[in-house]
Amino acid sequence: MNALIMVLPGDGTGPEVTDQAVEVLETVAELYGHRFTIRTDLVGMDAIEAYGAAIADDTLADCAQADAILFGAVGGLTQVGDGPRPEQALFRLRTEFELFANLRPVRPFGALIDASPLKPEYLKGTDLLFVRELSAGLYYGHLETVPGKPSEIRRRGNRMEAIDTLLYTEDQIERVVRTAFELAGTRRRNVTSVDKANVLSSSVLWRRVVERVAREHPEVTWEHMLVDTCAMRLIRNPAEFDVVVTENLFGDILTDEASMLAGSIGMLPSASLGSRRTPGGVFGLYEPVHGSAPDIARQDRANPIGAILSAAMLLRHSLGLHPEAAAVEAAVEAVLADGFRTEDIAYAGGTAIGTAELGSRVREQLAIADQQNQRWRQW
Ligand SMILES: NC(=O)C1=CN([C@@H]2O[C@H](COP(=O)(O)OP(=O)(O)OC[C@H]3O[C@@H](n4cnc5c(N)ncnc54)[C@H](O)[C@@H]3O)[C@@H](O)[C@H]2O)C=CC1
Ligand SMILES: CC(C)CC(=O)C(=O)O
Ligand SMILES: [Mg+2]
Repeated sequence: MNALIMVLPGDGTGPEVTDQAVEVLETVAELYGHRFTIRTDLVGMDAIEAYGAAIADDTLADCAQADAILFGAVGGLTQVGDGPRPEQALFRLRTEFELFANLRPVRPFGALIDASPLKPEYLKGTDLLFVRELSAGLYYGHLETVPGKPSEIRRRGNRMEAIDTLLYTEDQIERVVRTAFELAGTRRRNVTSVDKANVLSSSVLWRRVVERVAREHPEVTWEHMLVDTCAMRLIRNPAEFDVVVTENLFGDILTDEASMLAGSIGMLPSASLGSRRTPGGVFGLYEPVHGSAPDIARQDRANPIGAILSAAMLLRHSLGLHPEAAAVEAAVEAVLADGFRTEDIAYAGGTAIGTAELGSRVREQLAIADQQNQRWRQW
C-alpha cells in the first residue's frame, strides 16, 4: 500500500527514539512491499527558534495531508518564561485533528517480568488498555477554542493567585466513553471508568454519561472507580483491569504510574485517534508515553521500544496493516527474549545496549521472521 507518514521528532530524546521507529517502518515497507512516503518537520524548541511557534501552520497543513503522524516528544529541562512553550505543539495537534481518544496499552513482556519493581506474582495476567480523554479538561484552559475558560496567574490585592478551569461537555465525554466500550467488546469485555465524583462536578456528569453508554453495551461489565483508589489498585492487582477510561489529567498520571508494570516509562506506546477515516483505518498521532527525557538526551541511552511499538500501532490503526503490526511487536519480544536491554530495563539482567543497537536488533528480527515465513510458504 502507499501511505504518507508525517514524522515530528521534537526535542531531547525524541529524535533518537523516532529515528529507530522510522527505520522499523522502512524495514516493514521493504519486507512487505509497501511504499511509505516519510515527510519530516520541526516541532517544539527547534520550531520555536525557526518558525516562532511550537508548530508552524504549514506543518499542520502537511499533517492534514498525511495518513498518520509519528511524534517523538517535546519539552526542555527548564520551562521557558512567557514565550511559546514547546508542549503547545502537542495541544495544537490534538485540537486541530480532534484527537480525543488516547489509547495506551500496558502489557508487560514475559522477558521483562523481573524489570518491574512489582513482584512477578502481582503482574501475572496484566494486560490493560487505558483510553484517556485527550481533547478537553484542565490542559485546555489557554486555548481560544473554549472562550471564557481561564487559565492564568493573576494579581489579587498585593498577592498573586492562579486559576485553571476544568470543563467537559457531555459530547466530549460520550465519544471517548463509547470508544472505550467498543474496544472492550474486542477484548475481555470489562470497563473501569475512573473519576473523582465525590468532589468534582465534571466527574458527576462523567458518571451519568458512562451509565447511559453502558446500557447500550449489556455484553460489557463495568464499574465506576475513584481515581485515588485506582492508583492504589493498579499496583495491588493490575490484572483486574481490562479497559480503563478516564479524563485527560487522570489518564496522564495513571499511565506514567502503569508504565512501571511494564518495567520502564520507555516501554509504553500510544495512539491518539480522532474520527477522520483513512483508506486503512483512522487518522492518528502515534508517540511513546514518555517525554523528551532531556537528562539522557544525545547519549544513546533512551529506550526506543515505546516509539517502535507506537509505529506498530500506526500500522494497525491508521494503515490497517495488522500482520505487519504484529510482526513488529513479535520482533520486539524476540529481542527482549534474547536478553538485549537498554539501561532503564537492564536491571532485569541481559546485555545492556544503546538506543540505536536496540532498534537495529528489532529490524534484524523482522528480517529473520520474514525469511522463516518465506521458507514456510515454499514448503
Ligand atoms: N508527549 C510529550 O511530548 C511529553 C513531553 N513531556 C515534556 O518532557 C520534558 C521532560 O519531562 P519529564 O518529567 O522529565 O518526563 P520524561 O518522561 O521525559 O522523563 C522522566 C524520566 O524517565 C526517563 N525516561 C523517559 N523516557 C525514557 C526512555 N525512552 N528511556 C529511558 N528512560 C526514559 C527520563 O530519563 C527521566 O528520568 C518536559 O519538558 C515535559 O513537559 C513530558 C511528557 C510527555
Ligand atoms: C505535555 C504533556 C501534557 C504531555 C503528556 O504528559 C502526555 O500527553 O502524556
Ligand atoms: Mg504524560
